[in-house]
Amino acid sequence: MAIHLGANQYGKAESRVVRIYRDTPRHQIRDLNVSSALRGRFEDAHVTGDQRDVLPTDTQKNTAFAFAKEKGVGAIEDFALTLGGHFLDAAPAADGARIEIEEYPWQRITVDDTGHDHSFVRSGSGIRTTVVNVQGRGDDRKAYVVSGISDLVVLKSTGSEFHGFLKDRYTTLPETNDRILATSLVARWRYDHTEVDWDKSYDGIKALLLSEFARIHSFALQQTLYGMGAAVLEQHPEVAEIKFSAPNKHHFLVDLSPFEIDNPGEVFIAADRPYGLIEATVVRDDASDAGSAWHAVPGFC
Ligand SMILES: O=c1[nH]c(=O)c2[nH]c(=O)[nH]c2[nH]1
Repeated sequence: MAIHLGANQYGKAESRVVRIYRDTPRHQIRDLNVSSALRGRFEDAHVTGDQRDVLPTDTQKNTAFAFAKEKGVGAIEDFALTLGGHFLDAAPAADGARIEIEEYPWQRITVDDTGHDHSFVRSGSGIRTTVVNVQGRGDDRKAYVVSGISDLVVLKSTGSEFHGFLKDRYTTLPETNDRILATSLVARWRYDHTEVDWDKSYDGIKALLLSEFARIHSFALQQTLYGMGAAVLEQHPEVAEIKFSAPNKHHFLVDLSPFEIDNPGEVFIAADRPYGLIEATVVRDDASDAGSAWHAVPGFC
């Protein structure tokens, strides 16, 4: 029987790196979840058990913590690019490194109208993400950056319709011209290049996604997502394409008629499952080649 090793990668998943900057009494916090993975010529490690080419996952984890101290964190995209380049240099058998970082946002606690120096509260408006793929050596080195936001929970209490859809004998959904539209948005956008002011770009795209969600009168979540994506591509030339994964968090009007109570769009039951799952990519006609940018990014069509 002829068998061989197929696609493989290995690394340390979800190192929770918390970096406090305490050079002054006004501390700063960065709270990251860092995952690294190497891929390349690792047949021996699997087939014969010879580990001479394997930079241990434990070392990868240590490097993330050491770099957080020695180099600082900076924008998560820069931190990921630095780690990815380092791992490729440190492990000669690796052809590619994939670094994924999530950043959990903290805000200062307000005391007497002032942000406290060293007390923070987790803020609930989305988790910033990046997936960086670095590959090649020397002049052939290429880096692909896909950044995004997850857990961005948004809701419109009106301004959303859904009607005119295909019907067959199993269709029971009533048409509506006034419903709640809610989702926990995951968006990931691929940068065209790496000469980007990462923080400025992230802040701008996040603000735009929110304002477009509010502004667009929705005829379906599909149309809302497309409009949000088109706005990002129109206003952010550094972005080549953007992908969305959006659960349609259904809110059903509660029937209060058994109690002879009218319910004109005021009391809903929030269903947690099942949910519609709407996924879409909005892409420039002349977008650059995606290369390995989307390598092992699960859940995106
Ligand atoms: O925005 C929506 N898109 C759909 O495809 C769909 N399907 C459904 O039952 N409700 C909705 N809502």
